[in-house]
Amino acid sequence: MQARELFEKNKNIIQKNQFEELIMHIKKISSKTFLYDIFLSKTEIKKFNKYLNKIKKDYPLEYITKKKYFFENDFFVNKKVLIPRPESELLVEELLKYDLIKKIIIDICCGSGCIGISIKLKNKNADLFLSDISKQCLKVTKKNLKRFNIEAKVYKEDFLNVIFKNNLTPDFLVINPPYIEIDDKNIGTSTLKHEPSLALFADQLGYKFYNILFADLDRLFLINKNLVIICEFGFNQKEQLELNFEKYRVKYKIEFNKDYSGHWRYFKITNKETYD
Ligand SMILES: C[S@@+](CC[C@H](N)C(=O)[O-])C[C@H]1O[C@@H](n2cnc3c(N)ncnc32)[C@H](O)[C@@H]1O
Repeated sequence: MQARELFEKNKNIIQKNQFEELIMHIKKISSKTFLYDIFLSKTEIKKFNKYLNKIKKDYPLEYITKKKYFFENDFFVNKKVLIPRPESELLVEELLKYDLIKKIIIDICCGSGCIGISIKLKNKNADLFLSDISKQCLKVTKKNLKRFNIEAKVYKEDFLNVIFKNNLTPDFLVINPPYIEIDDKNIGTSTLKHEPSLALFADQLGYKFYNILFADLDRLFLINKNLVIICEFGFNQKEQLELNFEKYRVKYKIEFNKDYSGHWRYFKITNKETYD
């Protein structure tokens, strides 16, 4: 059957771009040119129908095609890692504003490694460390390091322990931690059903990792008084974060930034002494 015919048959179930991605995946091709003229064998149509059934059950296309485009590159993903989100590209952009030559960058809660690796791809002279608590995630991180021929040290550690336990001396911390409240009702069905909950949810109404980070600021800035911390958060968390940060304002500066949709999305913490 021709791809065109297959699309006509299923166009009420699958979006055009999803269909194209699936066909490219099945046929192992990387271009959409003449895609609708391609013929699919019986086995390929069977495969297509199997994937279509998954998509009907909200299974993310990215876990089928095993890739997600993030900051100029296709990253390998599987169901053990969060599918990188476009808003996290802002963390990369923010870090790229700095001179990173010979600087130590730690991507904490690295998941697929998309943030740290994207930074290193633009700054081959920076020293990259990646850390996550999930062994399964780190397998994906390592696969991406290999894919992009990037050198980095990888650790399996609980959040900031990667620094304290291994005596690391970071210049930059970039963090996209889990930050969704455990019984949040607004989370999308596909995410809830299929993405790893370890990557999504955090205790203390979603603020657990920010609370730990704030409480450890003295320890972190003692290691490097010029440290820059860049961290993603949920679009509705700014107000509470400001309250939680209140007592640290004496010594440290926090700047909040929006994403391209106009939602508050990430903050930057620096030492007041160094930058004021
Ligand atoms: C929101 S995802 C971010 C993944 C990736 N950085 C990205 O932006 O696509 C959060 C990640 O934190 C990891 N994680 C959860 N709890 C952790 C902990 N206590 N210490 C370190 N990493 C943790 C999860 O395994 C997951 O990969």
